[in-house]
Amino acid sequence: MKRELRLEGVGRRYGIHGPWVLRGADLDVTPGTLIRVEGPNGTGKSTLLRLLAGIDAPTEGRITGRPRTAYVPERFPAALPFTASGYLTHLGAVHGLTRTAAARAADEWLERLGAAGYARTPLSELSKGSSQKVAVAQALLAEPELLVLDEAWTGLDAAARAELERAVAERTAAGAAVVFVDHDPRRLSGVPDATYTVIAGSLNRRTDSVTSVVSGPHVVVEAEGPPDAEPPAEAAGLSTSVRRTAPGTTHFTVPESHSDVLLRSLLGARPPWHVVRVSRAHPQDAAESAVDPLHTESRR
Ligand SMILES: Nc1ncnc2c1ncn2[C@@H]1O[C@H](COP(=O)(O)OP(=O)(O)OP(=O)(O)O)[C@@H](O)[C@H]1O
Repeated sequence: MKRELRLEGVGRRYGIHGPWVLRGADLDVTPGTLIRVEGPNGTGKSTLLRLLAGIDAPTEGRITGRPRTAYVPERFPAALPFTASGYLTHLGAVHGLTRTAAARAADEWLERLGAAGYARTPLSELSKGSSQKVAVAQALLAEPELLVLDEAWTGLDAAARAELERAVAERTAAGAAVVFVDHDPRRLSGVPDATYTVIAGSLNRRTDSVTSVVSGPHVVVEAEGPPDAEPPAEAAGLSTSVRRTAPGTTHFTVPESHSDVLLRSLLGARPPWHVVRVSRAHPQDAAESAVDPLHTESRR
């Protein structure tokens, strides 16, 4: 069973007389959800993420229901005495993979992130961007139930940034929770299930979710399945809206970053769905489908 991480009245301060950096934080991290955390610099976002990742403990309050967790820190300790693949294989084994499975997962992730050429390079000799790819790979290789990303896109090239967005979609589709901070407001725009702000040590949920549903590039995937079949659950879960347009024909509106994963889930369904067309969504399509409950079954 997947565990739900829960923060109750969590506070953190550094040193007995230090100021409270975070206070009274309540948060449920439900499996399968994507949560964005935002706020001005220095307000406690990284502090919250370290608590969520389990590498720091609250000064007050409770954290319960720890899932298998992986974390990409804001600053990755790159000067460890390993090659990239040696380090990832070692960490995979720490996460419970056999050495063979860990080595395979390490190679796969380095390949996906465009860093296969650096597999044998010592970590201390990697550029900042390549080192960040290793930081991302170490978090993804053991398929965590909770993935915590603190500015994980920073320093990555465009292809690796897109790959990380795909990996986030894969994790949530697989039922994992993902919590992220990113300075770019366009990052995964329109995708998060919830956005929280940390301002002056206080954690609050943003409620203007309709705006975020319709922002960011979306695509519409038209697919045909058996006439009476429900859309595959994973595909529906990835979509901001699911609309049946004719018997057997369904339009899935999905953030662009999630389209590959959606296509894979449709083609991999049993029986498989046939993808008829993929087109760019017009903003009004996303808006209409997101707010029209008569024609839409929307998760968000
Ligand atoms: N280990 C620590 N020891 C002492 N103070 C700390 C420590 N970590 C964070 N702080 C302080 O806590 C406050 C919040 O820092 P934190 O890094 O959590 O904020 P942030 O919102 O992530 O900032 P940024 O956007 O700049 O990364 C800051 O005043 C920071 O100096």
